[in-house]
Amino acid sequence: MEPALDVEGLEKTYGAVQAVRGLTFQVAPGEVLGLVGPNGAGKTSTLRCLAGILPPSVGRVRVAGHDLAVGPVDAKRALAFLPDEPRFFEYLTVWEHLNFTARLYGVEDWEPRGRALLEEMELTGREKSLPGELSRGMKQKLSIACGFLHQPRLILLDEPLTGLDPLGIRRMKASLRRRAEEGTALVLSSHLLPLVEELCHRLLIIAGGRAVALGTLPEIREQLAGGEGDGASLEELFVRITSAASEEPEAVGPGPRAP
Ligand SMILES: Nc1ncnc2c1ncn2[C@@H]1O[C@H](COP(=O)(O)OP(=O)(O)OP(=O)(O)O)[C@@H](O)[C@H]1O
Repeated sequence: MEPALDVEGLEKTYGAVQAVRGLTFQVAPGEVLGLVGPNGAGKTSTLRCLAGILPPSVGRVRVAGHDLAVGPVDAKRALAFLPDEPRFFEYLTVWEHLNFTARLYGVEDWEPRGRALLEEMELTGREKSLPGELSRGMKQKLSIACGFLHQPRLILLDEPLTGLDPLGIRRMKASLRRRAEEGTALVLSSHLLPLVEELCHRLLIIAGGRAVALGTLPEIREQLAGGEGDGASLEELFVRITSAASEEPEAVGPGPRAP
């Protein structure tokens, strides 16, 4: 099956700062990949390169078979990027944002889907609200509703639960799980390790821009030498792997390994 996301040798440098150093991984349709790493590890830079917002310095990104550098429009049509701090048009209402998104992505007959998404995101009744009248959590939900509208093959999420209340968190997890069950690939970056552990099929742990572990949680446990990882929670593994990586920046802990 063609991967929803295929990343090969991705690197991103900002002047003298090497934020992402040679990431190679794939995400299958219906798979949820968790992207975790300490502050400054390169997660947001990676997501922005995958979304086509930042050009990679080196490497190739293919979304649903479309090379982002060669066919950026087709690649971008197949994905949605949901940043942790979404930006909106100040003078467009909630409904107008959905309308605008539908036109941008050429979604025909978008209105029933738009209504269903507002219902799913508990925004029914806020159709005429302007972004300035929405709470932080509501803005997050509007961004997600807009992102889901064109039924992307790949959804990239940066801290998707920011600002959501406990019920909102539960509903959002169910929404993300449902998208994955329907065949959408998800890449989810978060510092909330219990969320990552609960939702993600595989994990990509990065430190200093490098992949230091890639696989399912049991596979990553196994990668830790001498069964050290036996029974360890993701939090324990995260601390061990990323501190080993920061102590030995050029010869990091377990090498990334696809299952
Ligand atoms: N626009 C930029 N110009 C210069 N350096 C940048 C820029 N954006 C990020 N960086 C640097 O790149 C590195 C990776 O940053 P990035 O934001 O990708 O990390 P992150 O893993 O998302 O961090 P956090 O968990 O704190 O959000 C950091 O050293 C950061 O200072």
